[in-house]
Order: sequence, then C-alpha cells, then structure tokens
Amino acid sequence: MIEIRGVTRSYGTFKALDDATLTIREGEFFSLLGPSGCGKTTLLRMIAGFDDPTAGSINIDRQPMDGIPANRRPTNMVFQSYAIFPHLNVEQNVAYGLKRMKLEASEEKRRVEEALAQVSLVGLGKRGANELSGGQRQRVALARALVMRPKVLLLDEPLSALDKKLREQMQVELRRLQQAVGITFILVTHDQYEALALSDRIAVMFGGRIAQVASPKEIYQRPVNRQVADFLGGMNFMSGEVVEANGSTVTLDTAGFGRVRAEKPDGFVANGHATLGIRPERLRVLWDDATASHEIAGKLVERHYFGEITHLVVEVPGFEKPLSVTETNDFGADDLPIGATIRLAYDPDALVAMAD
Ligand SMILES: Nc1ncnc2c1ncn2[C@@H]1O[C@H](COP(=O)(O)OP(=O)(O)OP(=O)(O)O)[C@@H](O)[C@H]1O
Repeated sequence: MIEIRGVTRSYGTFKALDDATLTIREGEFFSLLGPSGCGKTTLLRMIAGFDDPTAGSINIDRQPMDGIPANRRPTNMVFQSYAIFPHLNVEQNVAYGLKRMKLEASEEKRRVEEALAQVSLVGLGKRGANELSGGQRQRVALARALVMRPKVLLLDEPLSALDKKLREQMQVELRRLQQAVGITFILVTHDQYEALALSDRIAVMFGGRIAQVASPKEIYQRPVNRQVADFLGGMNFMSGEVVEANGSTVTLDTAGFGRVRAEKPDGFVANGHATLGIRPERLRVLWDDATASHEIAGKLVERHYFGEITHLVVEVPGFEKPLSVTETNDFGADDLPIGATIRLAYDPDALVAMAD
C-alpha cells in the first residue's frame, strides 16, 4: 500500500536517507527502528508530506505522492511531544481537525465519541487538556489523529516521553488499538523492545540506509549483520570461514565451535569470511550430572545480577572472546562462584551466520 522506491534525502552532500526501498502492506504495524540520526524521522516525514525526497518516489494506495501536500494525503501523524492544545478540553482537541470538514454537529459528536472510545477516554471529554496525565494526553493525541480516519497512522516516538511502566502499558494498548481499527500504523522508535513487541515487520536502519526488513522474530534470530544483531540485544560473535553455502544454511569453520552448520538470513550472500553468532540466552548452564549433546566448558569470570536473570561471562578455551550467557535464577546462577568451571549446553539450531 505504501511503496518507497529509491528514496534519498540530501542536505548538501550529506544523505540523511540514502536510497531507501521498502513496501509497507495494508493493515500492517510497521516500525522504523534505529539509533538516533539514522534517518527514520526523515523517512516518516516524507511519507507524511512534511518533506520531499531529493530523489526517488513514494506511492500511497498506488497514487504518486509527488507534490501532494500533507493535508491531502491519507495519512495522519502523532508526534513525540503530544501536541494538544492546552486551552481546549479533550473533546475540542479531538474535534479540532474535523472543523474544516464542516460535518453536521451530530455526526461530529458521534465521531469524537467513537475516537475517545477507541483510546479508552470515555467520560473525559469535558476535561481540560492540562488536567490530564501524560498517558491521557498521549491518548488525546491518538484520538485526534484517529478521528480523521486516516488510512495510515504515522507515529513519531509517541511513547518516549512516558515513564517506563506507563510506556509498557501504552505499548500493549497501541497494539490492541491497531488491531481494533485495522489501519496501517508506521512507528518510528529507537527502542528495540518496543519494535519487537509491537510490529508485524521492522525496518532496521543505520546511517541513512535500511539494513534489514523482516518480522521481529526473523530480525532477532537471523540478523543480516553484526550491527543489526548488536542493536537488537546481546550476541556472542565469532569470526568464521565459509566452507559451503547451501540454501538457508552455511557451513563455517570457527575457532571455538569448530566446523558448524548455521542458519543464514535472507539477503546474506555467504562467501569467504562471515560472522557466527549465538544469543546469550541460547547458552544454558549444565547443572550437576546433566549432559547435553552439544556442550562446552569454561571458567566463570564475571557475574551480573538482574533480578529474574543473571548475566554470566565465561572464558572458554579456543574462543576469541569470553562468552556472555543469560541464565534464569531458578537453579542458582546468581550464586555461582567466580572462578568456577561451568559447562554450557547449546543448541546448534541457535547458531546463525551473518555478514561481518
Ligand atoms: N534540516 C536538516 N539539515 C541538515 N541535516 C539534517 C536536517 N534534518 C535532519 N538532518 C540530519 O539527518 C540525519 C537523520 O535525521 P533524522 O531526524 O531522520 O534521524 P532519526 O533517525 O529520526 O533520529 P532521532 O531518533 O534522533 O530523531 C541526522 O544526522 C540529522 O542531523
């Protein structure tokens, strides 16, 4: 439904966005994820019509958006700093955009009530905007966008001003809301957990370029390169030489694990050198007499307690770097003595090959 073809946005010689190509499907919850300055807001603003590409094209619903101003696009944007009018009450804020449509009073009222119900603000219509909590203000901002019945809702870090607990609560609500209204949501975020939890698909961006577009699970489990893997959470990396590439798997020679077969992401052409990765939670401590078909042994050199989990750092002979291991505390990982020899089990299916 949204087709972005070769879109570049330059400022002088600097490319804030460099040759982005992407298709966003109808009804999808899509996230643009990346560190500060990677170009995600630039792309969102061009979809909204607040900015124009230097090169390339954007189509929405098969219509070229070239020269179409923001207010004539089937999109609506919700900003980070919930920009609602402080001198208007909740209803007036939500109705604001409808005024220029000159609807009958009863129809306007119906639409405002429907939008307030969608964001769970029924009964708060007469409240002044400055008598609301941060979460409620953000809901008003959402209702104000939804009341316009856009085909696409654009969300620029809408939850980043909220504290952690409220943000998590609003994330669940945002996902429910998207499923209830069934329209396309495009979210800009630098929070990988937010993107993983909410999205049908994610585009991961670095330095103005799109590095990977895939489902949350695919991106987490089969990142295309080290940079994507690292941004999505902890990963143990080791360098490898490609022995054979075959469909979706690659055979690699590595120090440490030796010769292994690993999954590879779509879009990664394996030849020569590659990186092998395993997530810290895919290494498990083997307790007492337990054995596993694939195990390695090493010395515990660091231990960091995080409540329900403990991070262990284990030096294993033959590996370039100590391995990070995430263990639950059910069996006492939080009490393992530093210096102890511990055995780690791993599932070969958890090994993934990627670009360096
Ligand atoms: N008007 C401008 N003139 C020059 N450079 C700009 C302009 N607007 C944005 N940039 C640069 O383009 C790059 C991408 O900016 P953008 O706002 O898209 O990043 P972002 O990924 O959304 O980051 P953040 O999460 O910090 O908002 C940045 O390096 C930024 O400094």
